[in-house]
Amino acid sequence: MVTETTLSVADLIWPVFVTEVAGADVDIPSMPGVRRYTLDGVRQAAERAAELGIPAICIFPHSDQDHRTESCERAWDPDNIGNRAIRAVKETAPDLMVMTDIALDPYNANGHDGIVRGGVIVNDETVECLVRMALAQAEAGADILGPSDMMDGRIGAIRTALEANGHSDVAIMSYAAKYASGFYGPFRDAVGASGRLVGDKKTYQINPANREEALRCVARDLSEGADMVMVKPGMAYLDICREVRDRFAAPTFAYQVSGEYAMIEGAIRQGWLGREVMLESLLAFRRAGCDGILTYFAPEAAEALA
Ligand SMILES: NCc1[nH]cc(CCC(=O)O)c1CC(=O)O
Repeated sequence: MVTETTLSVADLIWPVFVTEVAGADVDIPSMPGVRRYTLDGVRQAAERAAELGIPAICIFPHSDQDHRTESCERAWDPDNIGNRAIRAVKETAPDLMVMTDIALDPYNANGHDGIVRGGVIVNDETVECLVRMALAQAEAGADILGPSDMMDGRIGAIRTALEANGHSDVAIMSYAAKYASGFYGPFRDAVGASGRLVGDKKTYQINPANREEALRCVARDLSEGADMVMVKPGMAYLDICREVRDRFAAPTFAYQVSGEYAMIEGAIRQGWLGREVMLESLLAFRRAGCDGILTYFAPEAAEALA
């Protein structure tokens, strides 16, 4: 009677890794219980998500070495592994929403989200690439595009291109408040970017010390046409979630990122914490004002909530 917030399967988005590399569909050691899938594996994951009532799956590609170049042209190839996975999910489970990641890192030789020239990220040229990438994903059938690159001006450019190309129904969930975080470490293992990243992402992701900057980024992305905004990472940034929700009253999501998953799942497997912390951690996002959560726990949480 006195419970103030609820958590339901309808609040969950499940991030999945898909590989085109033969033999790379294996468990990710730094994310116990999470694996990379082949295209067939992604189809099975989509079926499972649909059966469990999870509303959306988010595709993260692990591409072949040969498909990672300085100019990143594979990122907007209709037949890259990410776009093939989008089509595979839509064929298997048409009502399951597919979300994507827009950033050049899976196809970039140096692991960065943008084009690098002389050791510097070139913003506007990157935005042109991201627009091509977005259109290819929309063509493949994506329902929600997730620009995670943190370049300036990309939301407006992507929105304009979607409208101009007959994709006005495709939604944008902007990674608006994305921090330069150490909690992404296991993810970079999963997508094969760990050994590759030259330098860090601090020139385009937000300083963890900053709150006002995150709010400015959210305001900017909403004004450029983002339909939903995200705070990332999640648990160490619940203050930002609450503030974004209260200040903008826009659909607000949090990403419980790979490092958060690793901490919780690792401690559970060690016997240091009980399984109940999994749902407790997800409920905390709801209490902080989030409408939904991207979490690697999605299928397990869906089962626990059923
Ligand atoms: N732009 C790529 C991207 N999209 C989502 C994550 C992290 C997700 C996670 O840690 O679970 C990252 C990594 C990064 O910015 O380096």
